[in-house]
Amino acid sequence: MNFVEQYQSKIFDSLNLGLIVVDANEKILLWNTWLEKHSGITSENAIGQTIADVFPVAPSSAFLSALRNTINYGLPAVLSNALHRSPLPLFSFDESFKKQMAIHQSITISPLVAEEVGHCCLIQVSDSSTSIRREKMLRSHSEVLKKDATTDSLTGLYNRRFFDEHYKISLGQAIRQKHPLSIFMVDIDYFKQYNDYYGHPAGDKVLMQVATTLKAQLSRSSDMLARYGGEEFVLILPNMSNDHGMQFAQKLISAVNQLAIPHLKSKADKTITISIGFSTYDPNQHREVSTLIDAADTALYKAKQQGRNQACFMPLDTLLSHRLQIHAD
Ligand SMILES: Nc1nc2c(ncn2[C@@H]2O[C@H](COP(=O)(O)OP(=O)(O)OP(=O)(O)O)[C@@H](O)[C@H]2O)c(=O)[nH]1
Repeated sequence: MNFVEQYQSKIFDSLNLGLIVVDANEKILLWNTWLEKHSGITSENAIGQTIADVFPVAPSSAFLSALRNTINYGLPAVLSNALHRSPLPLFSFDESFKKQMAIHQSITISPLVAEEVGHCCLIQVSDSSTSIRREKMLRSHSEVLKKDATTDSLTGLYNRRFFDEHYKISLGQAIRQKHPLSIFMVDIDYFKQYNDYYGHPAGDKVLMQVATTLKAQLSRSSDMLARYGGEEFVLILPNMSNDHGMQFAQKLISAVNQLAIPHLKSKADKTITISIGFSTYDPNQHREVSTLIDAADTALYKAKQQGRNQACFMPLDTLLSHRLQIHAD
């Protein structure tokens, strides 16, 4: 007897994976220790039974049809844990949950030709629970990191970095798909005075309330709102032409007015108010869009100068001709 013949059963039983051999009638010929441990069925009880009957709960139909394909056509099969989590009812004790948990499995089924018993199949079962758990943990960590990198921690809105990325994409889409795009710059009026009088924590609360209120005015999934800077917000609204822009800006202003947050140091009103500047890219009118944010910013400046608590529109080409004029001078 050579080494392998002498020690094969010890080798099978030391493997950290399940080994089953079944014959052409699906009768079990081999059932190693790993399977005894994770199924609770001894090798003595398993051998001679069919794979469909040996477990108290039947194996999945995907497993049985893969096994039958291997037996009938000699085709090897792999059941990936991404599609089939637990084809066989196997369990292991989970220390952290203090209970038996179903094992996630990766299964390979290979044809074997054994002289005495004809066509057989070797089924290898490995435990992929740990790698799935690790993968899940990594995925959730990376989601948290991604969220942190794109979100403003005070208001929960997108941050400036995300806005910059999203703005480029939205503008590209507007140009390619030939639809208008409006940008709104929103700024809380006399916010320095609010902070100085009511304190920084109260100022933070106002920023959160204004952020929530502005967000509630958006209705399309393509609309986006970000915190642009300290007390400044920016909105991108694809498909909004300048005719509707003023109406929308007024809606934002009155939503913030309705919050009725007292601001005794404001010269605009007795409550917290916002000023808005906006501009629109219209594919039928404009070929140059690089000044869209500047135009909205200039409109905001105008709204502030005209007394705050109001919205101003700056046509994109006005800013362009204004710029060209400056260069000509
Ligand atoms: N509480 C709080 N305040 C902030 C935050 N970020 C910026 N600010 C404050 O926002 C204020 C902005 O002041 P200004 O730029 O002078 O503008 P303003 O007082 O709103 O005046 P106008 O815009 O001209 O109406 C400053 O006092 C900043 O300290 C923040 O995260 N929390």
